[in-house]
Amino acid sequence: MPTQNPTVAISAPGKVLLAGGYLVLDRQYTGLVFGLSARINVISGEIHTGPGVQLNEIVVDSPQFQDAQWRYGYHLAPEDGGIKVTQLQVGTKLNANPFVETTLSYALTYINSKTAGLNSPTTIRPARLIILADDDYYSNRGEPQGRFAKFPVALGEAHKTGLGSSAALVTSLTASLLAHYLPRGELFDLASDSGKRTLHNLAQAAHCAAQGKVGSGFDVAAAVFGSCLYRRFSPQVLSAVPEPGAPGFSSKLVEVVDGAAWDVEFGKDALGMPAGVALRMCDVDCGSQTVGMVKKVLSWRASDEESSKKLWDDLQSRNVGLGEALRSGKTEELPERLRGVRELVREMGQLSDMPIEPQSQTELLDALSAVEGVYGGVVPGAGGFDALAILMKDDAETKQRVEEFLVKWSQEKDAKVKLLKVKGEMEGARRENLEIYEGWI
Ligand SMILES: Nc1ncnc2c1ncn2[C@@H]1O[C@H](COP(=O)(O)OP(=O)(O)O)[C@@H](O)[C@H]1O
Ligand SMILES: C[C@@](O)(CCOP(=O)(O)OP(=O)(O)O)CC(=O)O
Repeated sequence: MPTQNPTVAISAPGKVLLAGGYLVLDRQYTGLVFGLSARINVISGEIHTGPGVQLNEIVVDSPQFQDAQWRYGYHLAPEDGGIKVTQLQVGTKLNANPFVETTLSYALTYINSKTAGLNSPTTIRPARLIILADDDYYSNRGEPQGRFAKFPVALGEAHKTGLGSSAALVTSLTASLLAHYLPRGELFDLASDSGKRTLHNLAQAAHCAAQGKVGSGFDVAAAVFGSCLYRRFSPQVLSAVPEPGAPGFSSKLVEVVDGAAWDVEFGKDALGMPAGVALRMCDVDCGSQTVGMVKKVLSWRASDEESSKKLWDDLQSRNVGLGEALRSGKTEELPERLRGVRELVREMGQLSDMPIEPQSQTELLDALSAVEGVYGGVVPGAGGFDALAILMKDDAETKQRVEEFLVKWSQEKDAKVKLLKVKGEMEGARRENLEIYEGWI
């Protein structure tokens, strides 16, 4: 009798790159990466085959959204191609979720390969996976049902606030599958350093494959490790991984994930948040296309090596100074340090002709910085119109002042700005008790 695989739940935090946007793409520079209290949870449990569920089937539900079920068949591909999943048609339309699909192929291939010597590959039994995201990932108004909200839209219509849903999802999905199928602990233990490394490498590989590009990976680092001073891995680490199902995928994936070539640095102790200070996010509900911005900023950088190098170096030292002030609790330095970082970020925007800190965000940040109890803020990550990050006193009075200010601002400027519930948080991916999912699983 095969023993049952346990029902497990793992959550991973969202991210904000407080300082180091664009710089962190280059290993010579670092980024101040914070995890956020908004998490994406994935619960993995067994499912019994029978009418409606096939022998080799994985059913994935995201019950907060309309039409959000994806079903996959899986098989062992020939020539060491690993476990390949294929989406099954549900209803009339095939609604793809590339992040889920790629992560399933990556994680199941790794699991199958690691257990091949121990059990037969068919130990990958059918499963049902449930995705639950904290509501701050989306600007849409949801109907709360316990801890999570039900949204009146399909996932594709949800307005993202920019907290890094795909990285948190890929990370929690990977960890949940590892913990579900490798329950004995010796092959995967999320609480250990080596377990976190395995999770990071596997999630990073799957996330890059799903998004079709190798970014700096700070979002996956935040999802796994939480807040850290991040130095990226060399992108070549991932260059030779074939497509899932292609010959050699399985061995190459295991070699990459378990290999020593990852020269990434997480600097957990190099970053902190002073007691009494909260990192909060202010949603502006417009969103921006950062992909085009990254290309243009990098092409300006290449076209003017001399001035861009000076700017990158100066900004790096201001970013490090900001991180140092946070780590050592020098809150009195924060307003000036934040202003200093913003000044050079605006210069980067002017020189590359990209709206990294657009005028409307400049006005809002300046006005917010003048609210009592607010140290200041930045346009995080690639900038543009994503949610702003602000550092403020962590007390109810400051929160109320900021909220009142944003209501007034929204009326005066005919804008939709609001303080999100999320706060910066140090902890990365973790196991959760099933009780928090009451009513959803
Ligand atoms: N709650 C969810 N349920 C299922 N899939 C999700 C969920 N949230 C995000 N995703 C996946 O992640 C994708 C969004 O990723 P992306 O556009 O890179 O945004 P982000 O910047 O938030 O990571 C979605 O199209 C979907 O594939
Ligand atoms: C430019 C960048 O350094 C930072 C982008 O940070 P964002 O937080 O803006 O990212 P997205 O959520 O993917 O839009 C690119 C990178 O580091 O990969």
